Amino acid sequence: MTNTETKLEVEDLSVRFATRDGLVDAVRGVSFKLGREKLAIVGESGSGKSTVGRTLLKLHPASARIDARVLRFGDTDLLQAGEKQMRAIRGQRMSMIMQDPKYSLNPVMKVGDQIAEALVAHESGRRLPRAEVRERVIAMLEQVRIREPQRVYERYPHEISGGMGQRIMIAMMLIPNPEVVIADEPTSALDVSVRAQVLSVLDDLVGQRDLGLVFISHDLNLVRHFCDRVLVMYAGRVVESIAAADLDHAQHPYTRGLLAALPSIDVRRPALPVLQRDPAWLTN
Ligand SMILES: Nc1ncnc2c1ncn2[C@@H]1O[C@H](COP(=O)(O)OP(=O)(O)OP(=O)(O)O)[C@@H](O)[C@H]1O
Repeated sequence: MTNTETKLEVEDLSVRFATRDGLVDAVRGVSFKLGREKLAIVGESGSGKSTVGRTLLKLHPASARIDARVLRFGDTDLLQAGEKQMRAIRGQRMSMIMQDPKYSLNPVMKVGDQIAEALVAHESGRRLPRAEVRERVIAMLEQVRIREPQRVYERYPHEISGGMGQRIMIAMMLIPNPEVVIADEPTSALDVSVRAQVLSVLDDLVGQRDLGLVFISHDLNLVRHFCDRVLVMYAGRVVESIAAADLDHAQHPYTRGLLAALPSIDVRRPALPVLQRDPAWLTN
């Protein structure tokens, strides 16, 4: 951990969903701490990554049963926190970036006005002159490296690209100065060059601010270059927790299998290997 201050502490977290067919164990005994760093949660579809992310914000459906020895955000015991307390945390001290920003933006409002509205709402009680609000919005667009911010201010969501939309969401999310950001597959919908821009904006934020990032992804190749530490999830469990730089020395066969399945331009391989799975991984 690059900073000793722990922003999030999760110990022995389990999440079960009550379904018509009985209880589904989505997350089993997950533990980790987050400081000022970029922590990746990787795993295949259904491994429980998003459920962990949503549980941290208590955005789980009513059918979910949450158990943990510790679920702490700063001084707040999230297990005990009620809805009112969570509303003061969500989108303020702890934010989430989703895969597709288009669904989070209002389609009939200019993007600049949407950021301005969020800014004014955050400064509730203080009247800000219009020119100052506009100036601050332009500065925020510049901070997330949007070129020609004056023009982008006037655009509607359907007139902007996915990468720009994602950076606009990041700008809005930064208004309250969050301590923790949970990004759930934030770049999966973007093409490779745009993805690099968004990652570099996120990277700067963690570098410049006192912020911890939980980066949820199915892409081990991406997170090993972008994140500091990686939690590998399989069937609801963390099977490996490892510094990204040490991934070449990963111990767990599932992690090694994921690494072996990564395409490489250096090695000619006739076919991608089939990932081996061992039922014993579910129990130890
Ligand atoms: N509301 C729900 N009700 C019942 N089961 C659920 C619910 N949400 C998730 N699950 C189950 O919990 C498990 C973990 O799901 P989750 O979405 O966290 O996985 P994931 O690793 O994020 O997958 P993906 O990459 O596809 O989003 C899956 O088996 C899923 O079917």
